[in-house]
Parts: sequence; structure tokens; C-alpha cells
Amino acid sequence: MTLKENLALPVGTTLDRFIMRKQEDFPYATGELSQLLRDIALAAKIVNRAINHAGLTDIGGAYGKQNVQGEDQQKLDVVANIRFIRALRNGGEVCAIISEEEEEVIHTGNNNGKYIVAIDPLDGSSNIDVNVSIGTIFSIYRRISEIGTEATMEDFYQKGTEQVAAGYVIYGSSTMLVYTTGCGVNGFTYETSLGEFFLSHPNITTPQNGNIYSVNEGGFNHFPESIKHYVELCRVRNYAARYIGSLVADFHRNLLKGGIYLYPNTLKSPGGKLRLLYECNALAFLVEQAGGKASNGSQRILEIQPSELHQRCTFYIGSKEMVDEVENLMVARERPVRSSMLV
Ligand SMILES: O=P(O)(O)OC[C@H]1O[C@](O)(COP(=O)(O)O)[C@@H](O)[C@@H]1O
Ligand SMILES: [Mg+2]
Ligand SMILES: [Mg+2]
Repeated sequence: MTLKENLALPVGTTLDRFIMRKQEDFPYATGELSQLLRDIALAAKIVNRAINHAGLTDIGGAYGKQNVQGEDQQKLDVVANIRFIRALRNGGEVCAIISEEEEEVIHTGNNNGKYIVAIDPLDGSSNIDVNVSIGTIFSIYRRISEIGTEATMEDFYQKGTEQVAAGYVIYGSSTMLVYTTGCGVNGFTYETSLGEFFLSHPNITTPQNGNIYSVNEGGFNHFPESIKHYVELCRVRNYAARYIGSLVADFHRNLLKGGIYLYPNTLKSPGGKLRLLYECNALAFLVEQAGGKASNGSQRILEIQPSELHQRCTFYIGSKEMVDEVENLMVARERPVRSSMLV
């Protein structure tokens, strides 16, 4: 499908129809990835309803247990986790799932499934009960191990460059599904009364530069010097400080308007807070497809070799020129030390 054909599509094309049309671009496609995307959309609709009704039912509030990250699980974290796992298992296309809410890999029993999914079922947990936008983030990989067998570690530790699809759902003033299969980024808005996602944001691209910066300045004193310097530059330039505290929502705004989201290493999170496999890789794939950039300060996020299911990394993502500047500042702050060592 060419850009011209893509933009000629009447806004209002359903997600289903769009997926089918996209599949036609791949003559050897067998429809499993298309079905998997539909399974994710179905679970998103169910989770959307649970979120909308949280205040009226007893699924708001804390669940009373901690997840593998040592974070207090919210009931909606657990509900979303169950709903997505169930939809992926019942769909039959997925052989294994990595979830933020599960310590170990979930083998679905579909050993003939071609795909691995890494998922953050509910992102922005601290905003669940206060009616602020939250989300779901997912990455999809093709398995490496032999079909018919149980998935193995090599399937789970693929670099972000190996993603075949990635996306997020944002549960906000409207609910949207935004995803890529490596041919651009498209956004779909959920029409609740019809129960359908409709194409509303075709071929999303992000501005090369912006004047929005998103960082939790509460940790400023413990930021690396280069990041302190970058934040001060943003202030001097009178950039707009915007931080929702839900990664999906901060990313979505900056994707559409231009801007940068920063989560450096802090006292509380010395290696960074965000998780490579089910938060950073997906958004890095999307932002690159939209013309932006994602880095840990010195390395392209998609090139990082995973070695743990729940590994964290520092995360700088958004408009290319803004992330470039952060990288340059970090390298520059690094260099003087080296030259002084030479003396
Ligand atoms: O409260 P902090 O330290 O600013 O962290 C906020 C970040 O943590 C997260 O909530 C982590 O994600 P989860 O809610 O999925 O655990 C991000 O959505 C958000 O950007
Ligand atoms: Mg998250
Ligand atoms: Mg989460």
C-alpha cells in the first residue's frame, strides 16, 4: 500500500479492514499476525470497559499483592493481565507471553503458535484511580525455536530490532490503539457504541524537533550531570514541562506534537525504571517508524541485547533532534574525564 493509497483511505476504515488491506501487501502472509492484532484489539475493548466502570464497581484500588518489580499491584493491573493473557491464549497464535505482572514466562500451550508477545498490561498504574490516562504496551516477535516445541530463552531475549509488530492502547479522553508492523505508524480511535476501532490517525510522523520535555523533576538532584544540564537548557529555552506519569500518555502526546520523554537513572532506580522488553522496545520501534529516536543515552534502544525478562534501562525518546542533543551532552560530559586521564 503506497502512502498515496494509505492517505486515500477514508478516515473511518475499521481496524479489521485496515489489517486485511495491510496483509495484502505481504503475498506470503498467512493471517496469523493479523489475527493476533485482532486478539489484542478484543482484549483492549474488554479492558477499556473495565477501566471506564472502575469507579462504579469494586475493581478500583489496590489488589493487596506485589509484582516481581516489588510494586503494589492495582486490581486493574491484575484484571488487564488476565484479560490479555486469556485473549492471546485463546487466539492460538502465541506460544509464550512475557508480562510485567508475571515473574516467569507464560507458556500458553499453543506450541504451534508462531509468536511471542511481551506486554505491559496496564501502564501508568499510579494514575489508575485518579481518572488520568493509562495504557497497555505490547511487542510481538516471531519465534526462533522450532514450531511444535515449547518456546525457549532465545525466543524471549531477541533484540528490539527483531520485533514484527508493536503498539500501545491509550485509555484516555478517547481510547486509541496505535501500532506498527514496520510500514509506518497508524492510530485507531475506539467508537464505543459500535464497538469498533476506526482509522483516525493515518501514517503518524513525529516532528524532528519540539518544545515539550517530560521528566519527573522530583528526582532532579540525583540525575546524571548531563541530564541536569539538559533539563536546565529546556527551562532556559522556556520549553513546556509536561509529565503525566503514564509513559503511554506522555509518549503519545510527544509523538503527535514533538517533544522528548526522559527517564534517567535516579537514586530510586539506579539503572533506570522502565522495562526494556515490554515498555521501551515497543515505543522505540514506533517512534523510529514515525521518524523519531529512542536511546539509553549512548545506545539505540532497539540494539540493546536483553538478558533478563524484567531488565530496566534508562530511556530517552521522542523527536530526533532532541534525543540527539541529550546523547551529545552525555557523550560530551563523558569525554573531558578521558582527555584528563591522557595527561
Ligand atoms: O512515578 P515515576 O517514577 O515518575 O514513574 C512513572 C513511570 O512509571 C510507570 O508508571 C511505569 O509503568 P507501570 O505503571 O506499568 O509500572 C510509567 O508509566 C511512568 O512513566
Ligand atoms: Mg508501564
Ligand atoms: Mg504496568
